[in-house]
Amino acid sequence: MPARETWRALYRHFRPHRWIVALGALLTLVGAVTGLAQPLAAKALVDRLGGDESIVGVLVLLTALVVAGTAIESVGAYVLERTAESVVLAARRTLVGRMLRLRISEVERTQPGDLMSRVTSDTTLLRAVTTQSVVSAVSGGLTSVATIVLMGLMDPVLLGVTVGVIVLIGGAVTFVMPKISQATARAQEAVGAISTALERAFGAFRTVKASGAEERESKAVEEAAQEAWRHGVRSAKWQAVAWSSVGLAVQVSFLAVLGIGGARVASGAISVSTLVAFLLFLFYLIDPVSRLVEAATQYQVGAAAIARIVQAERMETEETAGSPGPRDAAPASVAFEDVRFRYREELPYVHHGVSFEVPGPGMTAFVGPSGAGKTTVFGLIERFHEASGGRILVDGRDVRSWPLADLRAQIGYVEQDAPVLAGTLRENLLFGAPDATDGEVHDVLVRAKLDALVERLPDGLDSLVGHRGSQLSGGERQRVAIARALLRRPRLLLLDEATSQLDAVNELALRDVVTEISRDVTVLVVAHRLSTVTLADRIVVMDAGRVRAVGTHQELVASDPLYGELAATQFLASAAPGAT
Ligand SMILES: Nc1ncnc2c1ncn2[C@@H]1O[C@H](COP(=O)(O)OP(=O)(O)OP(=O)(O)O)[C@@H](O)[C@H]1O
Repeated sequence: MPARETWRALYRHFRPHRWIVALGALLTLVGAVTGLAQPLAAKALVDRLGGDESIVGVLVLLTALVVAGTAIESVGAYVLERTAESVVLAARRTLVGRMLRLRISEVERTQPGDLMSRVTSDTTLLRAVTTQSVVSAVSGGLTSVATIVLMGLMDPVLLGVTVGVIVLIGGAVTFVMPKISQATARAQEAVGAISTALERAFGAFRTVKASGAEERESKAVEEAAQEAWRHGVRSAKWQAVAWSSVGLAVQVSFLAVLGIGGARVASGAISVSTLVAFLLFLFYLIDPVSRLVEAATQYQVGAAAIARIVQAERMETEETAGSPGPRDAAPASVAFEDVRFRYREELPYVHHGVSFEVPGPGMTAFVGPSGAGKTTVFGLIERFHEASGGRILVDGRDVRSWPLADLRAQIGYVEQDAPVLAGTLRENLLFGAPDATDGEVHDVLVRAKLDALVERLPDGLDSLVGHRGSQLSGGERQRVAIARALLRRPRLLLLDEATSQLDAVNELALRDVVTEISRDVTVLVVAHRLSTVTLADRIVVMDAGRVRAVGTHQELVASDPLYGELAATQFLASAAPGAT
């Protein structure tokens, strides 16, 4: 990222806190000044020791100074640290606010683990750069200037020598600075890789174990950790170089001033006392220059982090969801008009002009070989992706002209792998309809045949279901996903049937639920079961991104050879009696 942009991005995070940082700096400064007053008070104390005057007053004053100085300094430190935490919080808030609104296509291009580390780890690196380093830069800068002015008043020639040495060594340090930033950026990337590797392993934990892949997966995590260590150490090395240059600059200046100053004393240009005072000032300079270097190194670390944060901030988001408006109660209608779509520019088309019409209500089944583009139809209706050609209509209105929140409020969507989220059963059910009443929850539990499960669980609806619902069976997860979709009281239900076989009781239950729903809701189902297609009012046969036939089971068996073949071979045999 160009330096100007880095600067601007960092300033954006600092700006809201500028006054409080100034207050923190002021308190730190006042604390330091009270510190300086102490030697004076101590001197007054010593002066009075020999006399008759009471020393109580001075002692009290001294104690008060010590207490006040410490208190003010610690309040200053607290204010700065608190502000630092607030900077991190604000950065996290902005990022998190955007993360969940990212376009699906953007997220598919990245690694979730890396995105997570930008929110958690990179934001923490903003802590110092937006607070302490600003204070260090300002106070270091001011004190340096003041000291340099005083040195100039003492002897401009010696000042010239000092500045010459400092500029020479300072020049070398500016060469080192970008290396700190580069190494930090690499280290942060590696931290992202650790999260990515862990996320991959935990996301398929059972498969990792069943495949005996623990060693290999932990090796991947370890390699990323090693990489983070390597670059962290490299950053530390360059920081150490920058730091030691301060000492070096002062030492070399000292020697140069000693040599040249000595010659000037000998020639009578300056007095010995001037040389001594000048050397003392030179040592005073160590502290402010150190602070300047500290600020610069913190800036480099912050620059690396801000670049990664800005990248995440620039990812494309969907339009702000907002709350959906009032909606129709009638079942929705859906139509595709010559829809063309590919997931990414570089990938081949998945839909080559898909057209079909579904009036509501009723059940429409989508069938076709694996990869024909059936699930993609659902993704396009939900506007998870945008079609590159043609039109998709819901209620006769182009999905692009629907406010996104309104469009999605009409739809209940059950994904193929029926995701259940960590948390309680109740949280999962209310996920899409947080305001549903207990009565409504009970109603869908009965409809999805989950009431017996809830009764069996020790904590009923408040039982925890584990990461991704791992404590539920596959069939239970599917029914939880259906119940969740139903609670939204959708006008359009998209059901991506699981390819795995349900047992006879479950399948029958599911079939009844879907048939009942389709009486007054438009149900689209990607069907893998004969029992589903035979019940459908309409079947859309898809093949290689096109619709090849539409009809009922009887019609298609007679007219479409591909359908006939699918019915005979690919549909999972129905376990439900009387389904054919
Ligand atoms: N997110 C994605 N990014 C890139 N390509 C994808 C993505 N999702 C699906 N595809 C590709 O698009 C094609 C159609 O996928 P889709 O999931 O729509 O098929 P399907 O007909 O539902 O298959 P199945 O019956 O196996 O579920 C496939 O070739 C698949 O590899």
